[in-house]
Amino acid sequence: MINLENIGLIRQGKWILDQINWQVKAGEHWVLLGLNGAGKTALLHMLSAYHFPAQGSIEVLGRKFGKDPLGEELRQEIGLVSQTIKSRFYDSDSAYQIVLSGGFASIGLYETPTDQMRARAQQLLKDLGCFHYANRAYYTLSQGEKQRVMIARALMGQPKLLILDEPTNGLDFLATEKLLDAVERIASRPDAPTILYVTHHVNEILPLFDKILMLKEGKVYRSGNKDELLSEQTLSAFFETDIQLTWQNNRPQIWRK
Ligand SMILES: Nc1ncnc2c1ncn2[C@@H]1O[C@H](COP(=O)(O)OP(=O)(O)OP(=O)(O)O)[C@@H](O)[C@H]1O
Repeated sequence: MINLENIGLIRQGKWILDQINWQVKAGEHWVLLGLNGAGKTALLHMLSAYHFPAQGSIEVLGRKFGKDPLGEELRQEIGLVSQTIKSRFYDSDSAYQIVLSGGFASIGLYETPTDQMRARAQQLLKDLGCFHYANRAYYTLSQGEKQRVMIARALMGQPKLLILDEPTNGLDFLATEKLLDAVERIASRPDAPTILYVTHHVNEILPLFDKILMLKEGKVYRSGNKDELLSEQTLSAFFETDIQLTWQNNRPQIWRK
């Protein structure tokens, strides 16, 4: 699904991604873990062809950068939920209209939706727990409600890859948990996309995630199986502070010792 070999990305004379090697196979679900400024967003935006690497080779969903058509064609197959990529819709649109518009990635927002698209949008609103406010204007929704609408929208085009870039930013504890419930429901669907979940909160690593990419200062610190990487020793070295790790309902919790 994703194959990065020796990737480097330069911004303003600085390598913000350097020697990144990373392979993602279909059916895997990954967490990208890193502190502020680690390069997580830059990496995700590169996968969606918003950035082009200065070095290395990159292949996403069978498309080789520099060889195959990218841009909108690739983005149609990727559901990207990121606060830094502005979507094309109006705040006065209802949650339902915004989800529905996710089915028109290439041909414009206000084409006539098919009955099948309407049914899919409604089902997604139900799955994401947004159905009861489907007809409310987007701008009247809380941050947590908005995020779940954006995830439903990203799923409209039946993406093979769903990228969630710090989706719990600005959400309170309960809104975070509801969003995580929604992510679990998505992963359990028969047509579930591969999920890349970006966070700096270790306690958001749900049981469904089996792989972790640890990014630090633009480089891969470690990548591989969650069970191997989530240890006090590895996390302490990664965060450069003594970490205590406990597990609650198969979810990790960390504290500074
Ligand atoms: N256009 C740019 N010009 C210069 N530096 C940039 C640019 N874009 C990103 N950077 C720098 O690259 C580094 C990685 O940024 P990035 O946004 O990918 O980090 P992040 O891991 O997503 O961080 P956060 O968790 O804070 O969102 C940061 O030091 C950032 O300042």
